[in-house]
Amino acid sequence: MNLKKLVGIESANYIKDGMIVGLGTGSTAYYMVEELGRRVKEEGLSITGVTTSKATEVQALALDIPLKSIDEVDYVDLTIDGADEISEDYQGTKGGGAALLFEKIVGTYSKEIIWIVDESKMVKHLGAFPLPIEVIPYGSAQLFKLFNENKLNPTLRLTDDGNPLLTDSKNYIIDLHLEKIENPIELAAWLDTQVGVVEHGLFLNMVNRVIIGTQHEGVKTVDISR
Ligand SMILES: O=C(CO)[C@H](O)[C@H](O)COP(=O)(O)O
Repeated sequence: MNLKKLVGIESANYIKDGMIVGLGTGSTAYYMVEELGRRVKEEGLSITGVTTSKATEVQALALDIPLKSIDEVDYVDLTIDGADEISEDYQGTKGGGAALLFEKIVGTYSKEIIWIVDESKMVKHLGAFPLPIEVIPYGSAQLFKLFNENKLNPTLRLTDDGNPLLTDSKNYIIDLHLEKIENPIELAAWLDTQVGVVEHGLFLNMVNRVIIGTQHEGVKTVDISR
């Protein structure tokens, strides 16, 4: 069973007529966008999408999903997105697909956020998956040194041809290999104050509902009260 497809399709049921919907990025969100496109075409569902990356924009346009930018709407009703890790207290990391900046902006202006994941993403502590930091290229070597001095095990994310990967905003991604993040709130606060850091992949106290695809129990949905 394709668990990403399962939760992608399930999550599209939460999208109702008239909504402004944040469309996440990645291989799980891909299935949600596909299903949304099907509902727009076959059921006449009327929604406006706000995409979180160029890749999702291209997919949504091909499906004739009407789109607006985050600056053309007052707010977003619901954002559905993937995640790289979700801890037991429902804090998350995102940005494996390098779209963390737009994902965090769209999520911040959303009334509700749903994360869709397969069960492998549910972890005890965050940190086994490298934590992406989006940084401005100018001064990024200095930031890299700073992360090294703070024993944060940085690597610069590269493309297949060995060049620094550029995000949709033409920034670099430095991944921190931390194994275990002891205090996500403290780390996020420190990262927030480092000059040249545009955004980091810690998505704290943001998600309202998690839809998990499991091999043995099908879809599990958890509502998080905030
Ligand atoms: O944050 C993201 C992209 O920046 C993705 O949502 C995250 O990496 C999960 O991706 P996938 O569904 O492909 O496993």
